[in-house]
Amino acid sequence: MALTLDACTLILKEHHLLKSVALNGDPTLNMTGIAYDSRQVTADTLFFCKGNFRPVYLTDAKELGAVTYVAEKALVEGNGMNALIVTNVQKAMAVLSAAFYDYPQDSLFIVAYTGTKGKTTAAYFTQSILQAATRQKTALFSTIDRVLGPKPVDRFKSDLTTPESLDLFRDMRKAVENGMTHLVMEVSSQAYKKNRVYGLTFDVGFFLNISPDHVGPNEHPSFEDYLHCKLQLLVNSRHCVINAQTQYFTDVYAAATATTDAKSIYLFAEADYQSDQPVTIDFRFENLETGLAESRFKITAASTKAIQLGLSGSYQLRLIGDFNESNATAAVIGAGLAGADLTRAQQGIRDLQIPGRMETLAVPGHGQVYVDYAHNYASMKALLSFLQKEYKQPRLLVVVGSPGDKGVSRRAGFSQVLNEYADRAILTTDDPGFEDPAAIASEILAGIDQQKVVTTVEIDRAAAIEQAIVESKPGEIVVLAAKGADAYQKVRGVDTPYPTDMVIAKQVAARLAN
Ligand SMILES: CC(=O)N[C@H]1[C@@H](OP(=O)(O)OP(=O)(O)OC[C@H]2O[C@@H](n3ccc(=O)[nH]c3=O)[C@H](O)[C@@H]2O)O[C@H](CO)[C@@H](O)[C@@H]1O[C@H](C)C(=O)N[C@@H](C)C(=O)N[C@H](CCC(=O)O)C(=O)O
Ligand SMILES: Nc1ncnc2c1ncn2[C@@H]1O[C@H](COP(=O)(O)OP(=O)(O)OP(=O)(O)O)[C@@H](O)[C@H]1O
Repeated sequence: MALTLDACTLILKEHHLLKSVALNGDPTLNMTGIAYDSRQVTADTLFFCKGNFRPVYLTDAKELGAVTYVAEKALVEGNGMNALIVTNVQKAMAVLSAAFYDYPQDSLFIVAYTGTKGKTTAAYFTQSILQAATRQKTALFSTIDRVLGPKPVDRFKSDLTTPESLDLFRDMRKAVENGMTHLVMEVSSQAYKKNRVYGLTFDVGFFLNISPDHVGPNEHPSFEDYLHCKLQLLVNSRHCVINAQTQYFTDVYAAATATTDAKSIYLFAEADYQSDQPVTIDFRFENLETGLAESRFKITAASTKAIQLGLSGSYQLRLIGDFNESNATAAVIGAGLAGADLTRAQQGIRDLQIPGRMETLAVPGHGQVYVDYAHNYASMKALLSFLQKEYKQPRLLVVVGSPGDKGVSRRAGFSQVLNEYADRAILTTDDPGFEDPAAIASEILAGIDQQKVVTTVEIDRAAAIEQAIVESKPGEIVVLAAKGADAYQKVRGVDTPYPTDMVIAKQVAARLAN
């Protein structure tokens, strides 16, 4: 992989991003490296100065062999290098990375998900179906992990839901080199805010839902900005699939129709949902039966274009939860548009389990434990209302904490949802970052009606889990919420190892059994 300065100049001009060029050497020299982090620089590298960049990083990059830098203003530390001064460095990084890695997206059928909740679940379901349909040639870029091929070395933990553009195109190229033909990925609102997917057109783009979240100093300035960023996925997709029950449906549908013909837009909803908009629902889904270990539901194609995909039928899931039937319906449609048939779809979702989503453990003599990644009002409501319904109003004990440095609105959301559904809450630590976890817990506590929800604070998460399980009685439900399968606590910029909620729950269960 390589790129010349001449090529960079041309591409940046084409995209109207170039402000000025300072030349220091041969413009036809091939740059064989590309990086936005000085610690990754090798000889003849094209280097991007982005984000909370410190000029000393450019000095480091130059020493290590960077020959050209891209920035929004000229930097004296770059004297002696080629300089490409651009109007937007994130956009420049996206278009130049795509070119450097020779447009790997052209060799992949890409299914992309956005939504406040359900992206990871739907992406996992879709990849599972497509792996069978494509003979193991489907890559996955998810919040949990990135899968670029069949070997263990091609699977690793993700740091971001949607990677920086440079990493995205690099990993797409690796996936193509590994023989992948399809890619399922999550697209966060930050990805659009920070131009990580700038210039990409997706084959299928999904809008699952939207609820208040991700508004704060390090994320979106307002809900409107959050919604706007999410809508961009539909504007940039060849086929759009929309949950007709999403909030802001009118805006969402308008974003899809802005660039996509109605015949390439698919809507799905529950069987009895009546839209107040003049639209046709293409797919309907309906629960048939829910047990503690699995659920059965039915998908029915309800329009001519939907019938053509041949996906109507009954499906089983081990990942219970009515919200997961919605996620699975989305995945079946996505996989169908990518070429999968009914049998592959049924098989692909049936046995799938996803780390930290609806993991369950029976503790003899005590309650049933659920570990789930629900970490805002909407997802906790979906989870707790489902458990209340299925277990017929059990006593609900919830262990939960809220992160520091981001998602501040989640704290009030937790107070509200606990007031609405829980009988007992133990507030604890969850990725406090640079904040004091006790102060975060106090904020949640302040909004709780303690006449209704008996609430205590235990900052040590393992101790909080132990308390809840020991206290629970048979027939009661213990929910260990918001951390999923995270094996760390983010504390003051350091990922501090943490055994995971389920490991701790199992340890407690083992102690209680002895
Ligand atoms: C707001 C945002 O998008 N931040 C991301 C961004 O930060 P940044 O560009 O300011 O980078 P930085 O780490 O402050 O450093 C500045 C630059 O100096 C470079 N550097 C740094 C040190 C050094 O020695 N040399 C050097 O060159 C860095 O590589 C970087 O390019 O680029 C970094 C990678 O280069 C990301 O880690 C970081 O994500 C932060 C940590 C983050 O948590 N972002 C969250 C909000 C996020 O994006 N979340 C969404 C999911 C949420 C949603 O659904 O919306 C996601 O997609 O994951
Ligand atoms: N369709 C849905 N509607 C409401 N809540 C959901 C839905 N799907 C999943 N959830 C809840 O949200 C949690 C997170 O689900 P998932 O990881 O699939 O979503 P995500 O969009 O990837 O989330 P995040 O952006 O926070 O990583 C689940 O553990 C579950 O409690």
